[in-house]
Amino acid sequence: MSQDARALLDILTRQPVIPVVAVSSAEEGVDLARALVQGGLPAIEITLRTPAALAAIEAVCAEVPEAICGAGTILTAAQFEAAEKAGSKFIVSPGASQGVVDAAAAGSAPLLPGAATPSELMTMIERGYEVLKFFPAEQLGGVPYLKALAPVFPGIRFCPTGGVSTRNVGDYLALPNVVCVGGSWVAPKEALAARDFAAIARLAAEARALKA
Ligand SMILES: O=C(O)C(=O)C[C@H](O)[C@H](O)COP(=O)(O)O
Repeated sequence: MSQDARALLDILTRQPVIPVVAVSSAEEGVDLARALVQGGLPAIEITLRTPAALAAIEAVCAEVPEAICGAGTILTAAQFEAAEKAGSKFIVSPGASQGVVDAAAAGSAPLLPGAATPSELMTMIERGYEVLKFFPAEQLGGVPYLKALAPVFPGIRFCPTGGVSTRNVGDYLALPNVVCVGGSWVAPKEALAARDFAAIARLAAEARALKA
């Protein structure tokens, strides 16, 4: 199957910012998900960059039903399968390896893969994809780069991630080919370390208010 763009857009159009988080325990993931839901950002991406990630995804799916818990930093087919088994509602990859795209074709969780160059975009279009991650957004050329792609790839919509912050998020969200952004600023490491979930809920509410 090609990309289930409808299922993915149903998630990504709910909120202007998808929090991209790395958690140190399942419990931290649950507390964080509750804070983000409270702030109005139910869709969250728990990255497989920590050993606790899969347990956290499972725990969030079981204990925070209002959250729409996705998995991020998926680099291999095996990770895709493990993330799907843990209950991930969507799966994000920084790129688009053959293995991950094949795993998505065999699985059921919608995949948001990364693509940046015209050739990468054309490869994904051939595979039936229309919603793509753009990573690392700022380093690749940011807003001017996405503006330049728009007329040539009119059917493609992006979730720029990497270097997006309160400083530039408005510029990204103003682009017609941007569906939402990904970012870690709503769950800062310091706030997580201090277990300051009230601060995270406030940051989430500010991010939620970026789009009506
Ligand atoms: O692991 C991934 O799949 C990523 O997306 C890498 C980063 O976690 C995001 O790019 C967030 O980056 P910042 O908002 O700049 O901190």
